[in-house]
Amino acid sequence: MAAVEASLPPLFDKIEELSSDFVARLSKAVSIPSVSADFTLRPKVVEMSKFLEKELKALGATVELRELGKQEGADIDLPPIVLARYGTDPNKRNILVYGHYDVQPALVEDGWNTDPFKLIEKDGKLYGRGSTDDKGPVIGWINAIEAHQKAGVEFPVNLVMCFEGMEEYGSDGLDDLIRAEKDKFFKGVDATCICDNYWLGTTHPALTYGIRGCSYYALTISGPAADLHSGVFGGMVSEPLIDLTHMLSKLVSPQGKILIPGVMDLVAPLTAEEDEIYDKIKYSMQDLYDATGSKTNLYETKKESLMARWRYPTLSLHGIEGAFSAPGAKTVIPAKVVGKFSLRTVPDITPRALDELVFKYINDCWAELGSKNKMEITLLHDGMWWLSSPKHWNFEAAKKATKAVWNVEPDLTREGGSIPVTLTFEEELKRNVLLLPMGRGDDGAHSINEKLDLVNYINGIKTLSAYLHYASVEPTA
Ligand SMILES: NCC(=O)N[C@@H](Cc1c[nH]cn1)C(=O)O
Ligand SMILES: [Zn+2]
Ligand SMILES: [Zn+2]
Repeated sequence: MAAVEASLPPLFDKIEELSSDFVARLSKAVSIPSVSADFTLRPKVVEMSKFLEKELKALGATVELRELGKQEGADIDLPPIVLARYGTDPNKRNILVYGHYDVQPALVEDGWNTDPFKLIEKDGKLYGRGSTDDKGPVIGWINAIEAHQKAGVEFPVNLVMCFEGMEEYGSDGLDDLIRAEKDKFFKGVDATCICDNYWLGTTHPALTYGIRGCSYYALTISGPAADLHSGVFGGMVSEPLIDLTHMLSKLVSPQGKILIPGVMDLVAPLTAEEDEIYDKIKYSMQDLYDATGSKTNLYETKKESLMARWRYPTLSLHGIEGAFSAPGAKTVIPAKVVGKFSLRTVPDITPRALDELVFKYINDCWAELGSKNKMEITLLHDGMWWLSSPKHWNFEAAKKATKAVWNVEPDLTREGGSIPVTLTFEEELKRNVLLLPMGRGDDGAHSINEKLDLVNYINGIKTLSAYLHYASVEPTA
């Protein structure tokens, strides 16, 4: 441990010294609009994988861009998975790190103050799509390699890297690749670290041992052969959008109660041990107000709010494809509309059991409505929840790293979002998985004006580096 503590100060100094280079590298990454959900931008997702390949190769890593074939149900190639390795010393631990290089869609018209694909540094914050989710962390691992080289500090582990380009669209192809490569590329992995979530609030670092799953559905309602004039046909035909809004209103109450019978019955009961953890977490209702820029909270207490985010399922309505959404007042009756909604899932909900409840309920509601329109419900993608224990050397290493950089003990948190691959890594590689967040709870991931605080980026690179050092020596017992 003493050797670790001696190697950190020069490394940290070097990271500070290189901070403008590291911002420049993130700026290049953000300038590539690698939006996985937008098929027209697929070449940019591929360009982003090549950018990572170039940066990694320049630092001496071996890199393979693994092609995955066609996207399920679409005539378009999936972006490759970047499989890279830095170091092959048999006497060192093999630490697997995962991140994603695709991003959520972003348009200036959505309300961004600046071009989402131009990294802007303002008031100590780095604004841009992907700054915190997840380009900052992915670039952070690359920066950690460079900092070691330039500081002349020996890299403490063999770094096994897996960066995907479809995380924001269901991680298509990744589970199969992990299964196929568990005894090849991933052979010998000792532990996994995923840097793709956030602190709970804005001041206190966290380590995460649980995430929710996500099952995402499309509800399509179609009727007339083409869009109609509402003055000519309104009142004479059944309108798909009226049917759809009626159906969507049956899914969830404005208070957030899921109205699909049976879903809450699948939720694991609260144990006395779990009941005690919430009050100790460093989070306040003010953190929620700040992160959402509002006081639109559904619950009045921190405990209820955290439980709603961590241990209960939620249902969100995301949007309606085909509905008139431009400015102005077009008097149209849309012919076909697709409502998108998802459920965040928790122990012990399984995707198939949930599908059964969702499909039955939607079909029952539709039958009750008695509409002459056509209805179809489909699952777009799903991913399982994951719940682990932080009592493992992997977490101990991250705790020490957090203490070394931020001078505090991290909170142990669960996460409301989803990273479907987490469970796959744990189950297939049979090794502990740790979530080590870089950004803060108010970063606006998936939202407008996404940012990563500069201090979180730079201290994040220090934390990832220090974690690798502690992980290299942490006793297994
Ligand atoms: N940082 C993780 C993240 O944002 N994950 C996404 C993944 C996703 C997309 N669709 C379903 N899951 C999330 O929304 O949680
Ligand atoms: Zn992410
Ligand atoms: Zn995301």
